[in-house]
Parts: sequence; C-alpha cells; structure tokens
Amino acid sequence: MSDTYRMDFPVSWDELHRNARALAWRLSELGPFEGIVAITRGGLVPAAIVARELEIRLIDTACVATYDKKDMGDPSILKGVEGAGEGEGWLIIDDLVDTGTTARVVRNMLPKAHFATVYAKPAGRPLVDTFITEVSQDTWILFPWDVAPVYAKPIKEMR
Ligand SMILES: O=P(O)(O)OC[C@H]1O[C@H](OP(=O)(O)OP(=O)(O)O)[C@H](O)[C@@H]1O
Ligand SMILES: Nc1nc2[nH]cnc2c(=O)[nH]1
Ligand SMILES: [Mg+2]
Repeated sequence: MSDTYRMDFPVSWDELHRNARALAWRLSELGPFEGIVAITRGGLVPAAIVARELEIRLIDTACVATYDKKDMGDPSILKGVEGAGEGEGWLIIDDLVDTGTTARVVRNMLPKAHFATVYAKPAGRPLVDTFITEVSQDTWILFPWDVAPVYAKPIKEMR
C-alpha cells in the first residue's frame, strides 16, 4: 500500500456539489464551450454538475486508469476522444489532479482544450487551467462514492 498519504480528506456530496458549482461559475466567465470531455471515472460526477450549470449537452469521455485504490501505476488509456480535434473550445473535467500524470496524458490528446478540476494538489497544479480547492500532497481525498456510513464505536470503548 502507498505510504504517500498521511491523512484523509473526506468530501460529502453537499460539499462536492457546492465546489463543482463554484467551478461552473468560474468556467462560465471563460466559455462558451462546445462540449465537455469527462475523464472517467472520477470526472463523471463533476462533469455532470458543470454540464447542468453551463447547459452543455455534448459530453464525451476520456477513459484513463492510473491508480488501483491508493497505489499509482502507469496510466492506462482505455478510450481516447474522437471528433474534438485538438480540443479547441472544449472543456476537460476531472475530479482532481494529484501528480498530474493523468492530466498530462489527456492534455496530450487535446492540447488546446481548457483543463478544469475541482481539487488540485501542488504537484498537479501546473497542469490545470482552473480548479477550486487546493489540498496538500500528502492528503488522500475521499469522495462520497467511495465511502459508506458505518457504525462508529463510542470513544470510551476505544481507550
Ligand atoms: O494526477 P494523478 O496522479 O494522475 O491522479 C489523479 C487521477 O487519479 C484518479 O483517477 P484513477 O486513476 O484513480 O481512476 P478513477 O477516476 O477511475 O478512480 C483521479 O480521478 C484522477 O483522474
Ligand atoms: N479518490 C482519490 N483518488 C486519487 N487519485 C490520486 N489522488 C487521489 C486522491 O487523493 N483521492
Ligand atoms: Mg480518474
């Protein structure tokens, strides 16, 4: 298991919705955009929220897998994008940039697109055109789709 991450940063659905909306506000000043390329799977939910706010209905996916849980591997491109040329006028959306590896791969596919994420860590920041919240490099962002409510033992029982 990776020892890169020292703490978790849990994000609720409400918080994610609020941050994705804030991202849409920023992007609304920069558009209009012809369409969105969502980087699966993490970019799907933020892309849906931004698409709703910016009234964009043309949505494609770039399917890239770089991590197995918290372990980073080589990025695997499962599907690229056709029909967006070099990406001029297109918006690429992902949930976050960490090392920037995934962003670099998709930027190579669509070098003229605008790259936006909800969260950014310092190493990935230079790869992103617009983001909302910065999180430290040693933090693992825990998304609501990766967690389930479980019983928490009373503190007294844990001492
Ligand atoms: O900047 P990087 O170091 O490349 O990390 C960021 C990428 O890692 C996660 O995807 P992951 O590969 O876990 O796939 P998933 O979106 O399907 O969960 C996340 O959704 C980003 O796409
Ligand atoms: N969920 C999640 N996926 C990641 N992939 C790379 N970094 C992260 C992170 O902090 N959280
Ligand atoms: Mg991803």
